Amino acid sequence: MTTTRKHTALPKAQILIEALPWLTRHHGKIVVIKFGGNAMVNEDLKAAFAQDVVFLRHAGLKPVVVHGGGPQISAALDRHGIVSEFKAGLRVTTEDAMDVVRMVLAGQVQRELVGLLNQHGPLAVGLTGEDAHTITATKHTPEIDGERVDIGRVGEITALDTGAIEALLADGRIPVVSSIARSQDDGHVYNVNADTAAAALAAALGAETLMVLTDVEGLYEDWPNSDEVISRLTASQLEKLLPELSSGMVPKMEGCLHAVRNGVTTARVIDGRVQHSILLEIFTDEGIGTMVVPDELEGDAQ
Ligand SMILES: Nc1ncnc2c1ncn2[C@@H]1O[C@H](COP(=O)(O)OP(=O)(O)O)[C@@H](O)[C@H]1O
Ligand SMILES: CC(=O)N[C@@H](CCC(=O)OP(=O)(O)O)C(=O)O
Repeated sequence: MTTTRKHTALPKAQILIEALPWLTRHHGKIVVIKFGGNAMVNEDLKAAFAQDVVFLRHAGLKPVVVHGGGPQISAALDRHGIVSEFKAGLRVTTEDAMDVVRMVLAGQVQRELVGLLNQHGPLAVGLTGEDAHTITATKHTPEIDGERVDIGRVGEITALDTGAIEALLADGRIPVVSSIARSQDDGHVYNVNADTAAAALAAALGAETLMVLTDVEGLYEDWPNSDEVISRLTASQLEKLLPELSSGMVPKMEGCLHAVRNGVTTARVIDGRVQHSILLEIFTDEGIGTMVVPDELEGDAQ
């Protein structure tokens, strides 16, 4: 009996002990995890995401979740008879659309993730960038073909106050942040791309890692012609690639660049459709996806 138990338990102990170097390295470190709307494919994946985040928290890391919800917003706008249009990878957001964006992000997606995380204990607390001045923005007018374009209530982040998130982390909670900003100028709110918000928060919080979960394996070298994933690149290499990128990858990779240029050790884009991709990324050396490192760290970060 005892021999049988030893026989089956030993491989489990080995798996746990293999994680020890990573547990030591990441202990007490802040990890900002961006969960993209496109990665929220089904109930099992969302539940596995919540398990991974709670696992990180119990393993001594400090996870902060920033969530997206692009497809969920598009579906809700469609139900309201509002057509979705994107320019420079950002949603053209009219006043009416803004109400729907806020309702979907803060009232639906965030609530669902908080609920899933809290199935494991009193851990998650949801907030938006409006709360406690966490994210302040002014109107963003992207430059397209050399001209500034009005895309409505889309915000450009001007200030971050990480006090509320830090207080939650100090209390052992898992903050779940929706990418809506308070307006610096008119008392209303702005729609901020969730990748941009996650990257800005990662830098402001002094996070060790920014992890962006999406619906592709990583940054493809020659998208959409090939599925060759770039596994690792430096900030300077990424900067050269940026002008060639399209659609949803633009804010993601700009965010990764901003993060590693502002103190974050690694920024990773990984496939959120792979169950437990967060654990694979943090606790094994079989990292999946694309890792961006600061120029001076080339060769070091894992
Ligand atoms: N070079 C590239 N590598 C990978 N994906 C790319 C690339 N360029 C554009 N994309 C597109 O970006 C999408 C991911 O961004 P997005 O749709 O905003 O996802 P999310 O909801 O996770 O933020 C991919 O599904 C793909 O269609
Ligand atoms: C300005 C802007 O584009 N905001 C995004 C916010 C949600 C988001 O970024 O969601 P994903 O991460 O799932 O794409 C939008 O309205 O779709």
